[in-house]
Amino acid sequence: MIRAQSLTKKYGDKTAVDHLDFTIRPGKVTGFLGPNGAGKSTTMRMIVGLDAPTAGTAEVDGRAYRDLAAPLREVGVLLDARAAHKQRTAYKHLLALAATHGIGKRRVHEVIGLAGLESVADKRVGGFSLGMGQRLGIAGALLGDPGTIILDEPVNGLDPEGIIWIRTLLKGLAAEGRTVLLSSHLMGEMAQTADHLIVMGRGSILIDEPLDQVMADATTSAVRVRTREADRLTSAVAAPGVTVANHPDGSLEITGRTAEQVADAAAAAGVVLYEVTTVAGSLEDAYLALTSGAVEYRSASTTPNGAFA
Ligand SMILES: Nc1ncnc2c1ncn2[C@@H]1O[C@H](COP(=O)(O)OP(=O)(O)OP(=O)(O)O)[C@@H](O)[C@H]1O
Repeated sequence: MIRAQSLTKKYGDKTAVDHLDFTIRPGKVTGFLGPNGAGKSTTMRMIVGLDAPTAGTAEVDGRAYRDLAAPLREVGVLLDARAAHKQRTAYKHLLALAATHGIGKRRVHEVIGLAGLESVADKRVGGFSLGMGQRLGIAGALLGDPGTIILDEPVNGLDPEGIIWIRTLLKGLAAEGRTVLLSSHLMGEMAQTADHLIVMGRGSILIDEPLDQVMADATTSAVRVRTREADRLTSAVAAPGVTVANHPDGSLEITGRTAEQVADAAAAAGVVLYEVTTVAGSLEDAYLALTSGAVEYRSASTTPNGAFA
């Protein structure tokens, strides 16, 4: 379990992390999301003792990271996939890491297998692609068979097969009762991996909820309808809270009514419908809308779905 209490980090005048309170529980994959500069990396660095909090505390299983006797055996960390010594082979890198904790060669071979690095274990890390570096970082994080795993952007650079691999791996680790925390910018990817989401914006927590709850709260669905009698249908469904919009493909998109209610209203008004479909809102859109007020670095030309407008 990871617990932050009033966790705060200031860099000069800049408050990177502002009085965070959260508990990350075992047995689940917790996704840590937020736009660039939201404070995710700073929070993770404080959890693993790489940055000292300006105020507040971060603890793993009730202790500060620096007080853990054998950190590698308790917390597996991947914060920077490029951190390995470039001249060493993957095997030597892991062996050196293992030696700091009295971990044997057998486990080194095991994590090489787990990370799918067998064919490149004797290659120098300097020649690794970003994706291979991520796999090596994950192998290192798992070396001590830790109960808590913290990964910053682990899917960065991974190919589709690698993304599925890590998704399965992390779910498996959580199912074994471990605490798994991973950060990402990609809501779509998180939606497939995480059980619980913490969304940060400008140093604060915007959401700390189970994924199902976030999906239920944040996504709105609409009813897509095709008809030749758009005006009559619009009048038939008109009510407070109901919106009807013209879709570029010629259909109508109605919110505030279920598909059944739309079909019933159309039937009562004698309007013929050629299509009635429920269209679920995307979690990605909901995330962009949620964090749009907290985006620090924004491209002037970016207006996805009007979420930033
Ligand atoms: N060493 C530092 N000195 C000064 N400011 C810093 C330092 N590290 C981070 N910051 C600032 O703190 C804020 C939070 O940064 P952080 O890297 O934690 O965000 P993040 O959510 O991890 O972003 P990203 O998704 O881009 O990695 C940013 O405004 C960043 O510029």
